[in-house]
Amino acid sequence: MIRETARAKINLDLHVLGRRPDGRHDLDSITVFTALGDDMTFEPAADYRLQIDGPFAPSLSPGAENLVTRAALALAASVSRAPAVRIGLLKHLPVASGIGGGSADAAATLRGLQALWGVEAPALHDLAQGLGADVPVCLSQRPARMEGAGERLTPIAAPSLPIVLANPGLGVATGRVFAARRPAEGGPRPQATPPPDDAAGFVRWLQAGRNDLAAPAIRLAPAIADVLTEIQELPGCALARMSGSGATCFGLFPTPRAASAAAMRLATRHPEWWVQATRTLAE
Ligand SMILES: C[C@@](CO)(OP(=O)(O)O)[C@H](O)COP(=O)(O)OP(=O)(O)OC[C@H]1O[C@@H](n2ccc(N)nc2=O)[C@H](O)[C@@H]1O
Ligand SMILES: Nc1ncnc2c1ncn2[C@@H]1O[C@H](COP(=O)(O)OP(=O)(O)O)[C@@H](O)[C@H]1O
Repeated sequence: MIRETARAKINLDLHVLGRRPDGRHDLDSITVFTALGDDMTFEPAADYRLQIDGPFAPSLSPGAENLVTRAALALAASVSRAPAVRIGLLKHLPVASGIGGGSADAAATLRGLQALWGVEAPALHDLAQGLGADVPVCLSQRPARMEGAGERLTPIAAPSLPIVLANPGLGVATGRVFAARRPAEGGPRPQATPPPDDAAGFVRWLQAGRNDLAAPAIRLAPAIADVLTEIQELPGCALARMSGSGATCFGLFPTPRAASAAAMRLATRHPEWWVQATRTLAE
């Protein structure tokens, strides 16, 4: 049996440069992954089966539209095999929440099936891109600067950072958030130099940046503004920001202990929110 962790993707910043002729948007985003993710297993079987369990299983159907199934069928076709596999998905990450759970599951499926079948898909990066803008960066799950519509990736050195994730139980559709963005909400990143690799310097560098999708997401789901304010006010929080197109927001903390205490305080105040303390991975 092959096991994979489909890690949460965090956009530590997200600058929207503008809309392209194809309707998609050019981005410039520092993207990292957390220790926390969905757990996946891959075993040989007579035919294709996807079994979804875990806290967010009820938000998902195992049908043809599931990104795991789409990735499995696309990979099987590209290496001319029958998709004879039983896939287990333990869904820990909230769905449609800006932390790329579906994209991470799709990328983990590509990695898991390549390992199970002992194959290497030709043009894996293109196959990943066809499944979604965030799938290529989720293939390596390493810190990267993501440009274009997600297809241009430059690995970066990033420290491991204690982080708190919070979602008020809202799913916001990525396409709707991009559509709600006003032209003035965007532009190039302000920093002229690359990020320093020590934690304090890295966080200071991030503070100068933005998430250009936060304002349109808040217009669609005003509760996101409350989540950001509450995270910002937690003791030790160095930066509070929304990830991706929301609604999940994060706070960065100086130590794992400060992050755990902050998560506990937030979860006690809002038992209905999804709140997790974890860390971003340096590689
Ligand atoms: C915004 C980001 C930032 O990492 O994250 P999420 O909020 O989804 O986590 C991603 O670019 C999202 O990637 P992903 O979720 O794979 O998006 P896709 O399924 O490819 O696109 C969904 C819809 O969002 C819009 N879209 C997406 C990406 C992009 N660069 N420009 C866009 O305009 C398009 O309307 C598209 O139809
Ligand atoms: N395995 C999956 N996990 C999560 N979402 C999935 C999956 N398969 C399909 N989806 C769909 O993909 C969309 C994006 O989900 P997700 O990647 O979790 O969020 P986001 O793009 O906001 O980071 C959702 O509309 C969801 O219904």
